[in-house]
Order: sequence, then C-alpha cells, then structure tokens
Amino acid sequence: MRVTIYGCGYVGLVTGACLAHVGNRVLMVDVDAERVARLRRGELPIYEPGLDDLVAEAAAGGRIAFTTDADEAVAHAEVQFIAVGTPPDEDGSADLRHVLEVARTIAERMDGYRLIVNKSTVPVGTADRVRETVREVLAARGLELDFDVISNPEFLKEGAAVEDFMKPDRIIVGCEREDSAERMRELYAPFNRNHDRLLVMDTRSAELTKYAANAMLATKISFMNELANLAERVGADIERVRVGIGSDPRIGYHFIYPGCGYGGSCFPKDVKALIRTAEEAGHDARILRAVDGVNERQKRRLFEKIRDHFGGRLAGRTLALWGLAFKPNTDDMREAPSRTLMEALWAAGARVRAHDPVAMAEARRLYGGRDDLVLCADPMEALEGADALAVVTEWHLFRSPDFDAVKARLRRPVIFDGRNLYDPARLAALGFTYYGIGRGTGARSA
Ligand SMILES: NC(=O)C1=CN([C@@H]2O[C@H](COP(=O)(O)OP(=O)(O)OC[C@H]3O[C@@H](n4cnc5c(N)ncnc54)[C@H](O)[C@@H]3O)[C@@H](O)[C@H]2O)C=CC1
Ligand SMILES: O=C(O)[C@H]1O[C@H](OP(=O)(O)OP(=O)(O)OC[C@H]2O[C@@H](n3ccc(=O)[nH]c3=O)[C@H](O)[C@@H]2O)[C@H](O)[C@@H](O)[C@@H]1O
Repeated sequence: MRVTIYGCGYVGLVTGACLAHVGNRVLMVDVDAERVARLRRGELPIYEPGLDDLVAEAAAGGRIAFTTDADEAVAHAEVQFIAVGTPPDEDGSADLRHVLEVARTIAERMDGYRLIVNKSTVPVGTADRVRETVREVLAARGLELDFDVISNPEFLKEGAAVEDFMKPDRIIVGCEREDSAERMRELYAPFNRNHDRLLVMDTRSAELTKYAANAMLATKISFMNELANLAERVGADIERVRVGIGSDPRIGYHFIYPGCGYGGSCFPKDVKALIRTAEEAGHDARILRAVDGVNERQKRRLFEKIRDHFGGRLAGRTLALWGLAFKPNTDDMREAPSRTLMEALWAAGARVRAHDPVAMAEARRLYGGRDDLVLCADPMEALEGADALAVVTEWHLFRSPDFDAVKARLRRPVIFDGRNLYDPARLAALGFTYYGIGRGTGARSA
C-alpha cells in the first residue's frame, strides 16, 4: 500500500519505518527542512533502538522517502497519516495547530478520495474538527470529494518503539465507515497475524482510549510515589511493598516503580490535557488532578533530599548526575526529572557534572554554554570532585558500578538514588550515606 505520513518525529518515523519494512511505499513529510535533509542523508534526528537499520534498509529498497513538498505528499497516497506534535497549550489543553494545519494541507491539494488517519494524541472530538476543516477547505475550492477521517492512536514507548509497533498489544481504529476499517485491517495485517489485536470502535471512544491508557499508567506511578513518601514516614521499604503487591496478578509488576517522577513528552501533557477535557465537559477529574499534583511534587523530591542533607547550603556545592534522558534507551529530555533537579540545583547556587549514555547532545542543545553544567563523557568522570551523586535515570550502565571507584572519586560518599537501583544495606556496608525513594525512615541508610 502507498502511505503518506506527516511528522518525522518519534511516532511518524517509527510508523513509517515499520510500514515500509513490511513492503509498503511510504513518503515521510515534515515542515522542518533541516530534519528532512538529515533524513535524506541517512541521519536520524532521534535515538531509538533498531530504527536506524530499519530506515536504512527501507531507503535502500526505495520503500521510504522524505520530503517537505506538500503537493508530492498529498499526491503520493490515498492513505494520509497525521503524526505531528500536539504540545500542551497554556491552559494544559492539547494544541491542535499542527494537526489542523496538516488537514488544510491535504484538503487544499486533494483531487480525489483520501483517508486521513490521525495518529497524534488528540482530545475527543478532534476527528470531527479535522473533518470539518477538510470540508470547509473543499467547499472554498468548490469541490465535493469523498474522504474519511479516522482515529488510530499510537501506544509505543520510547526506547522500545520499534518492538512495540511490530508487536502491538492492540491496534485501535476509531471509525464509522466499514471501508475505512477494512483499509486499516489490510495495512496492519502483518502486525496482527497470530491474534487479532485490531479493535474497531467509534472515533470518540478511540480518542479517549489513548488518554485513558496513559492516564491509568500515570496513576499507577503517582500512586506508588504517594506510598513511597508514606513509607519514608512510617519506616517501611517501598521496594518490598512493590514486590509484595506486584505478585497479585490483579495488580501486576508493570508500572509500579516509584522514583523521582514520570517525565517524557506524553504522560505529563496527556494527564493535563485530559483534566482540561474533563473541565470543558463540566466534570471535575479529581483523581487526575491528584495524579498530576503528586508527580509535580515528586519531581522535586530528589532536590529536597539533597538540600536537606546539606542543611540548605547548596551554594558552591557540586552534584554528579547520572542520567539526563527521561527514561533509559532514549535521548529525549522532554519534561525529564533531571531537568527539574538541575534547574533547582542551579537556582540554589550548585554546579552539576552530568553523564548520560545517549542524551548528551540533547543536553548540550538545551543547556549548552552554562558554566554551572559540565557534561562528562564518562560516568566516573562526572564524579570527580563532586559532593554527592544523584542517579536520575535507570540506564543499565548505572545499575552495578564499581562502588570503590565511585567512592574514590566523590569528595564525600553520598548517593541520592532517584530510581531505587541500589541496595541500601549494601551501600551502608560500603560506607555510603544512601538516600532512596521511600526506603525506610527518612529513606536514608548511613
Ligand atoms: N513520543 C511518543 O512516544 C509518543 C507520542 N505520541 C503522540 O504522537 C504525536 C507525535 O509525537 P512525537 O512523534 O513524539 O512528536 P515529535 O515532536 O517528535 O515530532 C513531530 C514532528 O512533526 C513535525 N511537524 C509539525 N507540523 C507539521 C506539519 N504541518 N507537517 C508535517 N510535519 C509537521 C515536526 O517538525 C516534528 O518533526 C503527539 O501527539 C504525541 O502525543 C503517541 C504515542 C507515543
Ligand atoms: O503516549 C505516549 O507517548 C506513550 O507514553 C508512554 O511511553 P513513554 O513516555 O515513552 O515512556 P514510559 O516507559 O511510559 O515512561 C514514562 C515515564 O514514567 C516513568 N515510570 C515508568 C514506569 C514506572 O513504573 N515508574 C516510572 O516512574 C519513566 O521513568 C518515565 O519518566 C506510554 O508507556 C506509551 O504506551 C505511550 O504510547
């Protein structure tokens, strides 16, 4: 099948590469000319495991191409995917500017039937707005052409995006026309072989399903962070509690890891957008407001622990930071807890020496030129002369370091473990002062 995809970001590129991998002819479109030029040279603008090989293979086979040319994009295929960003607006609602811009781009150029498939995360009712936009533009052109707008939200996780797309838990298709559902069944058949995971529903339910999934996962995390804070006060270890409840299959082990808060381009923005949707619908989303509030507070927990350890005197201190990306296996730093921590440390007059296995270029783009940030090529180098180590992202590389070497490089053996990677008793035995998240009274072992 021929497919056009607007948006060469995480979702667009992964969708395009995977669809091309199974034989489709994909044209990728972006308004960012530099991004398109890089992709044409074979350079990926994002880090995502396995994606570079897929794109290179598809490009060599002539099954994927990149353009900024809207005429070419609309002419290329009947199936037109929207995978552009939907960043938060000032009031927390999703900004649909880019989505509606693509709708207009298509409507201004289409000369026959088009199936517009929205993959961006958008509030309930957006498919109707896209439909309305296309209809208005066609009317202004004096044309009456057949088209459909459907919802096909994406559930991939960064860092495992290719795997998630290739082996989806479910494929949600929100549409009202059987021929549109049939087109999606055909397109997704290679990813849907052994078990039928394609669920067809009405567009509004599909749009809400996406927010419901992210909000439920965010709720699990904030729930655990709430309990971690309680565990600290009552002298319990949240890691034991986690294993204790995860063993109940009704609860499960997934997404109950406490930590220094959830980040990324989606949970924070999608929870806020859903709260906004509820407000607009006259409903007070109390659980969601709590989920968001608990997370905002949790992202400051590491800073509070560091500040309290140093008696509030952080000016002139240096903190080593392991992990800048919002989670492992990505270079994405959007809403990353590392940023909340670094910005709070800088505001308090402290300096940061940081290392991340892949997000160094992104950190340089965001914070390059600051004299209170040193980006170190190696995790051990980040420790040199630092007053303490804070671990923010659970990269494998940080799980089992040579603690003797860590101790030798730090000015004082103090670790703030924002992901509960280490065993407090072991670190105490090695002579470290250890702070985790929710690990007993004061979450401290010394
Ligand atoms: N990042 C993720 O893990 C996931 C994201 N989503 C959703 O998918 C959507 C896209 O997210 P990302 O891929 O992360 O965004 P991104 O920010 O990585 O990429 C978006 C791309 O769209 C391009 N763009 C903007 N306007 C355009 C236009 N008019 N025509 C063509 N290209 C245009 C931008 O230049 C950019 O390259 C969002 O709604 C997001 O919430 C859904 C599931 C997972
Ligand atoms: O809509 C989206 O964009 C995507 O959002 C999330 O994916 P992603 O943000 O890439 O990453 P996650 O693995 O979900 O992690 C999100 C944040 O939660 C944190 N987290 C995750 C799990 C956990 O137990 N505890 C925890 O603090 C992570 O550290 C990270 O900061 C969802 O998992 C995807 O299904 C969804 O498609």
